[in-house]
Amino acid sequence: KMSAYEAIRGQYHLRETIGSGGFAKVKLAYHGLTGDKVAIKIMDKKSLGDDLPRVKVEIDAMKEMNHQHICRLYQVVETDDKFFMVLEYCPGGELFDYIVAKDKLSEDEARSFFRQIVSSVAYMHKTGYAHRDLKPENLLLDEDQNLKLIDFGLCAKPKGGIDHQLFTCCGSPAYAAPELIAGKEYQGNEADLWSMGILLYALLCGFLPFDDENIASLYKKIASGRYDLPSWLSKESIQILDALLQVDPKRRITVQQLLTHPWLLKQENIPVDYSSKYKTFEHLDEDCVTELAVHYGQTKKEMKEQLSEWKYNYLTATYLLLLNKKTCNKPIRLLQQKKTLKENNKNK
Ligand SMILES: Cn1cc(Br)cc1C(=O)Nc1[nH]nc2c1CN(C(=O)N[C@H](CN1CCCC1)c1ccccc1)C21CC1
Repeated sequence: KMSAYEAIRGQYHLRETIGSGGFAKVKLAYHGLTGDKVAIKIMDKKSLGDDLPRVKVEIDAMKEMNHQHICRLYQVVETDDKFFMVLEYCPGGELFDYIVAKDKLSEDEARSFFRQIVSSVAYMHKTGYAHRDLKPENLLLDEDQNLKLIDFGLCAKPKGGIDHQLFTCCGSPAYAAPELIAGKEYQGNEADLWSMGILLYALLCGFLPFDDENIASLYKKIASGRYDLPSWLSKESIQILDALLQVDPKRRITVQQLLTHPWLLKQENIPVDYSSKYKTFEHLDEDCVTELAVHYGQTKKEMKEQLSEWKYNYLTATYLLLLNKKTCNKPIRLLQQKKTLKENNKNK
C-alpha cells in the first residue's frame, strides 16, 4: 500500500512547514502540473482522537463554499493514518500578525478589511454555516491584501437552518459570545456576529475588549458587556462596535443589517457585496477544460464529465489552479510533468 506521502509526492513538491497547531501542520508545496504554490494541511488520525469528526465537518464545509474571501479547498487525500487538505496558499500570513506588526489599524484600513470579513460571513451564513471560531488568526492575507477565512473545524451547519439553536461550547474564549459561555442554547450566526465585534475592536485598537489571564474573570467581563473605548475611536466606530457587542443576542445587529451599516458605507458608499465572484460549480471554463483534455489525451466531453463529479482529487485541484491563472490573466499552461525514473524505464 502506498504511504501517505507517496500519494502526495507524485503530485506535489513538499517544502517547509509554515504552520503547526495541535493535531495538524501546514506545509508549503508546489502543485506539479502548474508549478503553483499551495498549502497542504496534514492531520494525523491517531493524534486527532475524538476530534476526528471535526476534519469531516471542515472538509464538507469547505467543499460547499466557493467565495473570494474564503480559503479555497483544492484536493483531499485520505490514507489509513492521515488526512491531507490541499488549500489555497496565502503569502501574507495571518491577519493577527499583521495587526501586531502595525500596533493598530487606521479606521479606513480597518474598514477595508472588515468589509471583506462581512462579505465572507454573510456568504457563509447564506450557505447555512456558522464558523464559531472567528478571530484574526483565522484570517489570512493573500498577495493583494485580500482576506481569506480558514479553520472551519468548529463550524456548524445546524439541521434546522442557520438560526437553529446550538449547544456545543467552542471557539476561543476572548472571542466567545456571552450566551455561548453561559452554556445556554445559542444561535451560531448570532455568536459569529459577537466575534466579529471583538475582531473589529482588535483591528481598531490593537488589543482585546475583554481580556484576563483568569478565565473566570474573563467570563465575568464578557457577560457584563462593558469595555473601554480608547480616545482615538470615532463616534461611528463606537456605534458599530456597540451594535455588534450587544450581550443580548436578540438586540445584536445581524449580518444582513451590517451590509448597509453607515460605518461600512463611509468612503465609497457602496453596500458590501457578499455574492461570490467565482463561477458556480455547474459552469466549467472551456479553455481550462481544453488544456486538461489535451494534457490527459481525452475528449472535452469526457473531461467535462470527469470534472463535473467534483471529486476533489488531483484533477479538481489542477482545474481550479488553472482557473485561478486565467482569472489572473496568466497563461493557462500545464508543465509537462517530468516523468519519474520508474516511468521512464517502464516505457523503454
Ligand atoms: C504563516 N504564514 C506566513 C506566510 Br509568508 C504564509 C503563511 C501561511 O501560513 N499561509 C497559509 N496559506 N494557506 C494556509 C496558510 C496557513 N493555513 C492554515 O490552515 N493555518 C492554520 C492556522 N490556525 C490559526 C489558529 C490555529 C491554527 C493552521 C491550522 C492547523 C495547523 C496549523 C495551522 C492555510 C491552509 C490554510
